[in-house]
Amino acid sequence: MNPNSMDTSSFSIPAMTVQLGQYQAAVSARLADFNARNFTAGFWQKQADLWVQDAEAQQSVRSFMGWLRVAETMLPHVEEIQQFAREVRAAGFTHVVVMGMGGSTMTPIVFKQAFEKSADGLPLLVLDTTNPGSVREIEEAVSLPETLFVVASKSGTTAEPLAFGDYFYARLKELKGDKAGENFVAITDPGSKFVTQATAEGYRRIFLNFAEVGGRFSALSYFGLVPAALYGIDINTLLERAIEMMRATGSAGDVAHNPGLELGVALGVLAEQGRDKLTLVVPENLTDLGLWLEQLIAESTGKEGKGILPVAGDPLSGPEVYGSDRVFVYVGFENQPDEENRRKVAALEAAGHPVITILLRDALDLGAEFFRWEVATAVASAVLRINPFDQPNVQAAKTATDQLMKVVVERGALPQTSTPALEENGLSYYTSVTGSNAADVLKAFFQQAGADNFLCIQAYLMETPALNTELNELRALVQQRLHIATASGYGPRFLHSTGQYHKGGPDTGLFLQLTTDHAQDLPLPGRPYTFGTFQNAQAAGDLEALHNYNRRTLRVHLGSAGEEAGVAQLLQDLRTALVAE
Ligand SMILES: O=P(O)(O)OC[C@H]1O[C@H](O)[C@H](O)[C@@H](O)[C@@H]1O
Repeated sequence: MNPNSMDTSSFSIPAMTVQLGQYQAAVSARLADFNARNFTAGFWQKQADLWVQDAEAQQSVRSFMGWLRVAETMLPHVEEIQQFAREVRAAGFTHVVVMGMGGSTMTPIVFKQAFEKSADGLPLLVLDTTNPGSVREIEEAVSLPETLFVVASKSGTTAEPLAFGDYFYARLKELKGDKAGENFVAITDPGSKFVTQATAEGYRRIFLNFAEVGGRFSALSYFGLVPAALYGIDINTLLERAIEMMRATGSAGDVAHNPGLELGVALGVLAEQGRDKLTLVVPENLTDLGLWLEQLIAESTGKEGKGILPVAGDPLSGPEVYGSDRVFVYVGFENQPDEENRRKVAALEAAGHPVITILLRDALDLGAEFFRWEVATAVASAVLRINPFDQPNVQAAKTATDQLMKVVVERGALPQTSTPALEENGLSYYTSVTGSNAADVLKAFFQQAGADNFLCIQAYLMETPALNTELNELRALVQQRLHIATASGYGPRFLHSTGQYHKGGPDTGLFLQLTTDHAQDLPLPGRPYTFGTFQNAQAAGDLEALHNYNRRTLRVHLGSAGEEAGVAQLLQDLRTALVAE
């Protein structure tokens, strides 16, 4: 047996192989230390001093550890959820739209891509952006009277899901009058204000989630399971696989090898040694797992100037373009060759980069993986000595956005932004660096990049395949020319995810924010503003928050250029700016 292969023989869980090369000794030593301190037993007993020492923080840690046994808690609820799914189908619904942010929608996004819809499942769409074009796209893709809208918000106070719910409720009201509520389902925490609203509006069903389960640890609760059952996924097996992983990580007593502990210690120690960019490599049908992992890892670990940056969707290249800030994690399927990715990962391993490989037997193993990664993230946070269960810096952007929205309500528009450093070809550049043309501004901005830095594209635009292709080209260009990691996210989705790391993690990011004028905006019923203004306020609020943390930013307002044409222009100027040496 390979000495680095973990002994998973007694548990039926996906195989994991860890090749750490020169880092193996340090990781093994830390693992021995954790085991000597009975970390696994303390973990299952919710011993908060494994993370933080302050009494108040310890109380908070304990109060967010309900996820440890949520798979077991949910098993008796499988029949209730499946019965609900049957009722929905019997009532003639043809589509399901899940609406929410961050942890409340990440899991359905993963499911939708990783599983083929089963014969008795309903097509699933997810709305997690305030972009007016995306909202309209969803509206046009479904027949409203035959669509079930699932409003998912743990706190019940998040601005976006409430706006989505209000928007579609008003549309249904026009069509069905007082019966509009039949098309709505809520998933939220008991006692949230949203429960009162959903009750008053006659929602078909309100699923009260279990308290003490934070958003990014809620995959195996109602938040993941209700959409999964509606889509026709076998949630019973999903939970059983998760429970098997629970046992492997010590839920039922001592284990020789705890796969969550071993993964978490490896990631934590690697991060301490500068390998803090967890670069995910996955086959096509698991790319959205990257979104889920981004939220879990970045929001849990990216604080107090520390953290692990999950890098999803970075173009996979040869060893020569990567610095010593990477650990590569390949998650794929046992029976899927995925040859190109695996060949490249093997080359990276041969070149001395640490590589972790996880092979799923089928998509139902995601149940097990969600749990493995939750444990590993909590463990890596213990290595880094931070509280994995809070997100203190997410609030900074929300507060700045709220202030801006107050101005919108009072004055009817967002306040004027500062003067651009440059305007060229319809694009406006807002940044502290200067240049006499766009290529010069871009050059000056990227000249700030150090070896362990990363580019983060924050696109407050409508996600389309064409735009995704352009943004990938942009990432590839930066990677090839500057040899730094690149991340990319659509706003406001990433605000509830990697946004925590951007402000709370190490100051290594170069932030490229892309905004637009929203030529085709959409009003929000009952509010004196549009979706487009809301999205722009979120961009402006986050930019302000990034500045308050002294982050290096470049905002490119695409203005009237149009989103794809504007980014194409930016790409062209960037090619000039980053000429090969
Ligand atoms: O489910 P909700 O309460 O609406 O929260 C949705 C998201 O909002 C916040 O921004 C948190 O940072 C996320 O962790 C959370 O998942």
